Amino acid sequence: MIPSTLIEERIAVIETVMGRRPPTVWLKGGQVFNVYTGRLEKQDVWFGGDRIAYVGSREDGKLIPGDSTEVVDVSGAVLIPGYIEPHSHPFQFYNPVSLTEKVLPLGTTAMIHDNLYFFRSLDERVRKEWMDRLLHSPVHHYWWARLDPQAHLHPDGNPFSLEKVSTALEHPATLQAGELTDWMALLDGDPERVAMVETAHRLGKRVEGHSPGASYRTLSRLAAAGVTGDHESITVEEVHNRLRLGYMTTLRFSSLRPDLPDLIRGLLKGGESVPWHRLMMTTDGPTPPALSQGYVDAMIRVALEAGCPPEYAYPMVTLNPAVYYGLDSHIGGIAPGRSADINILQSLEEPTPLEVFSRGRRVARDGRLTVELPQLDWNRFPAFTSVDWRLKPEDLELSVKKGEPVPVIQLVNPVITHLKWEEEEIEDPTLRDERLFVTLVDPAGRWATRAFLRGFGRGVEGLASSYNGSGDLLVLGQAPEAMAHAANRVLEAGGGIAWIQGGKEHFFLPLPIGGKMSDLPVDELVDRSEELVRKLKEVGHPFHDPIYTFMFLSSTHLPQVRLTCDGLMRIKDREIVVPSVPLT
Ligand SMILES: Nc1ncnc2[nH]cnc12
Repeated sequence: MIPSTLIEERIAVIETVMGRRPPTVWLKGGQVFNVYTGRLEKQDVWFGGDRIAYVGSREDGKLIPGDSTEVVDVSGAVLIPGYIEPHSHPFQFYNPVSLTEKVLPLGTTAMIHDNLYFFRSLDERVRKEWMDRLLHSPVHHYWWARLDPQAHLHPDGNPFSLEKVSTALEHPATLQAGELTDWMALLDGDPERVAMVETAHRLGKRVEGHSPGASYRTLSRLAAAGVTGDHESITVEEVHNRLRLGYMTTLRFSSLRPDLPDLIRGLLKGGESVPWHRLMMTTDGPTPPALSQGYVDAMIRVALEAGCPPEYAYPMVTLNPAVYYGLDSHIGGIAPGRSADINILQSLEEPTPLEVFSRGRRVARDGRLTVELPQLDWNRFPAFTSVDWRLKPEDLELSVKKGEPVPVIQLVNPVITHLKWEEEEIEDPTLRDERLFVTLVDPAGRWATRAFLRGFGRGVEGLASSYNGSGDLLVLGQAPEAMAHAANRVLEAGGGIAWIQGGKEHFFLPLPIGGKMSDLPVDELVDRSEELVRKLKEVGHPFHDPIYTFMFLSSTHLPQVRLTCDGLMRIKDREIVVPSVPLT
């Protein structure tokens, strides 16, 4: 059954264009950037409720403003469709609502989100209720349906059954399956995984890959297995491989991998013609510090500065994702019948909007929201732990036998690790200082997986984070006392990041929403996260995006070794090289 609100919305536009109802808004005197033709044209835009009723001259349209019509003089300004972020991870300390509050004034009016932790943690009824609620908010919130947990979970805590994933795929706000971090299961022909992909296709939805570094042959096999898009290219050749194989290809400008400008420059000077209409751009879950630069608006600026002509840059975040996801009759362009999502820009060179309209209403002006956004009751999100218990220092220390080598996770960059085996005793104090204990602990206190960590920083005494890929408690440091102190601080707070140094609290950020997300406004999170990064740099942390290191040390989609509930896992063959130990 079609919801009656949709019928009413459509009738409102019909009544407006037929002159039987006055337009609700008249954007007068601006230049419309037409994403369908690539041209800038002087045209007025009229809204009939939530939708665009007419684009053109008043005389041609025979539209008559009424007393209730809001007339907005946009002379000299450029009108662009609201931006679409096709690949959002809305849980990098922020949550989907706080992220919306930050990015809507920056012109993003539609987002396609990762459902990962919402699927893993939320009861199906609550998840559906929230998806329904957010779909009709001033930002169009769409979702992906993950097919695997991207972490090694106990089978009893793993909700990724065909039945549950199919239910997630069926929701009207779900636009794709993926991202497929466990793509090997698909290529192995696992019938459940194949059935999930086929369910997506049968429902007319897309399948997002996750294939960093994949060869032409692997990409080709994945396309044969049903994958339709991918956002992992880091070289121009990888972009071309994906395009040739029919993938919708997304260029990335994330805090972790800001590849976009090099990719654009490489595409422009490559000599081959660029099928721009098959490209999109994503910020791919920026950690909070990156949000001080902006969001999709900042990414467009980077593309323009790298030489991408505006007639290609803007469609990559408007029309192209809308067409790919089958939404172009609804969003992605300024044309009659589309949702009235419009950014008012000073010029095409300045993508951060002066004013934002969404669903026919002004929602932001001069970088500030002018409407209230729907909130979610975060008390309904399951707590980080439901058990009252505390860690002891000896729970965190790797017990080693004399003369036996010890396992060391060496960070190669913020997310890639190597496994090394080292002497238990280290004479060189500098080397000793840089080797930290690292332990993944069950939030219910049943097990711990212990190893050493190198490449994180020097002399960190005790740091604990409930923000990590498996949803356990990650604890690292040199001093088991301080590690237990930090871990217990996080357990007491019901989630967060705690750092104990010199016996004192050096940093603490509460993450009360499932141990991963905060309810603070994003601008405050930017400050707090910058403080964390600065303090890590002070102890010699060498990489640019340490927040992702917390996230990925227990995520099993990346090489070479990860902490899991069963023990330290070598990813290549899923071998447990050091088993977990029970906690008493
Ligand atoms: N695969 C992933 N999972 C969670 N957050 C991410 N940010 C970028 N890639 C991600």
